[in-house]
Amino acid sequence: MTHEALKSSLQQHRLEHLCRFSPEQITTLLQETQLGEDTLALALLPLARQKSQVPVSGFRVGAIAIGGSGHWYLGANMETAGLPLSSALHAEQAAIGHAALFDEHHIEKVIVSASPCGHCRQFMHELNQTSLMLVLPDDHFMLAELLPHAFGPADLGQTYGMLNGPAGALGQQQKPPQTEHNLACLAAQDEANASYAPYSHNRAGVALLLEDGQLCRGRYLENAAFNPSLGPMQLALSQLFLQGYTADKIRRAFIVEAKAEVQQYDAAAQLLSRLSAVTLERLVLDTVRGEE
Ligand SMILES: O=c1ccn([C@H]2C[C@H](O)[C@@H](CO)O2)c(=O)[nH]1
Ligand SMILES: [Zn+2]
Repeated sequence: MTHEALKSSLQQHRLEHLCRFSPEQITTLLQETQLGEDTLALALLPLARQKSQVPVSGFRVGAIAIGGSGHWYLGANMETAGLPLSSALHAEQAAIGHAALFDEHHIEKVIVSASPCGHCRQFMHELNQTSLMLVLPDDHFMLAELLPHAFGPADLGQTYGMLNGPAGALGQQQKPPQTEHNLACLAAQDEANASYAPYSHNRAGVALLLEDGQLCRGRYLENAAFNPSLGPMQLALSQLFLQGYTADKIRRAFIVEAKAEVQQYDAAAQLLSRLSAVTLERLVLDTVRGEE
């Protein structure tokens, strides 16, 4: 009954194709469906799951990250045919990466359709929050309950978390002509400066310019355990699919990264090449201020 109400609310307000909800939209849905917050979020997971890309497993996972601002961010798992399994992006990472792109500094809750795996627990631990609630279809937990004796940022001397790091200072402040190309490059540079790379100092950002002129952005989000780190191209492609595009809509692709021991270009270009014939254009920048 309430799920019917949700379906009609989504249709009436044209929300059924969204991948991000404002606090006002959530208030409307809560009022019209009379669902509680967790029940509503669980009921919205199919919208996320349908955006998953699962050529390997066929196993669709959907997640929602609720940001401190009250916005809800969808995420879905993304697998890429032709690459090793380690290239997969998990739904929880996609949802939190989505929140990062909208400059959330705190995640209230993560709602997910299957129990979060160890890799995701480790990824979420990088938020460095004193509390994070995880809501599953039949239960809820605090992250600390699911990851006792955790290894994390503090073990490597980091005091801030994935969404609270200082901004970077890559490259010069440019005032180029406002061509599509320059705007996309600047978007990738902005994402690089907003990225989180305390372990490698390889700040990195991606911008995909689409046929309709829209940009899909991605930023690098590192992890103290290294392997669960989220690459900027993974996040940009996840955004592409969450927004309902297909990879053939990519017209140009840009990566901006800091000169460092670690580099994103090879992995990003390889991932892109499995989905698109577009060549990845690269800019390597030095840090201007002596921040890193
Ligand atoms: O916490 C998890 C566990 C698995 N998956 C995805 C990864 C892969 O695409 C598929 C099978 O593991 O499910 C997630 O998105 N989140
Ligand atoms: Zn996972």
